[in-house]
Amino acid sequence: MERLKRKEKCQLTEKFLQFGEGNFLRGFVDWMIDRLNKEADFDGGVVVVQPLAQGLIPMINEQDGLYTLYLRGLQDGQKVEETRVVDCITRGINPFENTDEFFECASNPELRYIISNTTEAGIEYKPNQNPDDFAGLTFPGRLTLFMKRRFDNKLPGFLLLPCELIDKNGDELKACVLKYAKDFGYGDDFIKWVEEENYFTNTLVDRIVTGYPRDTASEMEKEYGYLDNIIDTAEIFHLWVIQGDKKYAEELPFDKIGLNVLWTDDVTPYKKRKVRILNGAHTMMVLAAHLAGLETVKEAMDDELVFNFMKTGVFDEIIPTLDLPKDELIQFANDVIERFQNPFIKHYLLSIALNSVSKYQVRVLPSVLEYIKENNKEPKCLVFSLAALIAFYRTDAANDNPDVMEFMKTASVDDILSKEEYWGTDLSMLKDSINGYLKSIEEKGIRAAMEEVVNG
Ligand SMILES: NC(=O)c1ccc[n+]([C@@H]2O[C@H](COP(=O)([O-])OP(=O)(O)OC[C@H]3O[C@@H](n4cnc5c(N)ncnc54)[C@H](O)[C@@H]3O)[C@@H](O)[C@H]2O)c1
Ligand SMILES: O=P(O)(O)OC[C@@H](O)[C@@H](O)[C@H](O)[C@H](O)CO
Repeated sequence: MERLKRKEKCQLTEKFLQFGEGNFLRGFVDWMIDRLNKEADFDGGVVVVQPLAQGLIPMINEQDGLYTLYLRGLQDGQKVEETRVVDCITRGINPFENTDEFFECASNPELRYIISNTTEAGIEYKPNQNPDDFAGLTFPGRLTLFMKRRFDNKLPGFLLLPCELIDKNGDELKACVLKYAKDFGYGDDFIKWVEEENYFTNTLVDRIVTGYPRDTASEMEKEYGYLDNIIDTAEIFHLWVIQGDKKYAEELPFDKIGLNVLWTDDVTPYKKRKVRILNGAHTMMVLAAHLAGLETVKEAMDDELVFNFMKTGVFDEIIPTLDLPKDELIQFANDVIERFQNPFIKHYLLSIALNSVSKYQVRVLPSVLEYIKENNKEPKCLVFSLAALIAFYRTDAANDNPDVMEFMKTASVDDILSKEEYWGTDLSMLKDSINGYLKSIEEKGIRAAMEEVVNG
């Protein structure tokens, strides 16, 4: 079989610069751009820039930017699937090796949109960065250099659509760029240009992207009749909420071709709902589910005990802490459960478990703290999930920053709970419950311990 390759040179106009070549952007934004090109003649090519020294750019270029995206799920009880070769990526750049090629993109007058997804860790300001040390810069540091090149070229600014799952991602990215502009001594005119000629949106993305289908890839290649190293898989559901002036919606008419892209004045409630309920449910469930011997989210949904544990957490402990209309929250949670039950996708618990310490802080802990404040008692399933997290980090399955793994594996419960750097606050008040749950997990096993929490 031959590798997936273009038959003819790509003619698309490069309008997008995308920082990040990961599964998510390829299964979400690039799919939308591909549809916009094919269904609305948008003529938008995407130049993909690798944010870390190691990544998928060699594989992307080997396939001339092409890859297969396989979407599947249930709609009104029926299986719906879509397979397409996404062909909006014109080229990939590894800017650590081809720095000039990266900066030359700033001279392209057609370039208009900057997309990014560099994980929650990517939008970062670090003082004392050296603009001459490209490899040592953070993503916003490199973006500042790129924007300076654009400014020097006297070309128009950009519409920026960051997709990182942090609060106010656009505002944060802009704040980093402005700080770097100052640190690098780029002057007031440049700062004014960043402020006035560029538009940073805050956005919220939602789609379960399960990435490369390692179990079925070779079968799929046989069916497609070509080799593809970067097949991507995802659910059908998708939602992109963008906070920004609606005039930009007209420029990017995603909604006109039936895509679920919503422009709003305030993305905050959508974000809170999604992070607390969907990501919160994932993070509270996956560690205990893994300890209980399960492998995928679907298996967890089919396991009565784990399912009830997650459901109690969501409906009795997370939703009551959210100040959004209750009927909408319940509807959203029910939809999330249906998405988790998608029989066609294999979402591995261990891939969700990556970096669980920081995820717990952002996705679960706010619900725990608000629940305690409002009810003067602990939300038992969410607190149990922290005990399960500690038990999980004592196993070899944990995958996190090496310092975090070392600490979590060896520190006492007291030291873990008082580690404000991890939790943003001292959690020593949970000591008795966590010690009790850990003892119960150790002596009776995870299932019996969970059973007591759910039914006790
Ligand atoms: N997969 C999903 O279902 C999904 C859905 C919504 C949001 N997300 C978010 O998207 C992010 C990426 O997910 P993915 O599935 O594409 O993962 P991935 O591992 O396929 O891609 C990660 C990307 O982030 C970059 N990156 C990692 N650490 C970085 C750092 N410190 N600085 C700059 N760039 C960095 C990598 O170079 C790569 O481009 C996750 O953080 C996740 O929160 C994922
Ligand atoms: O992608 P992560 O690792 O940040 O989080 C794991 C999942 O919770 C996440 O990918 C969800 O599936 C996604 O956020 C749904 O939109």
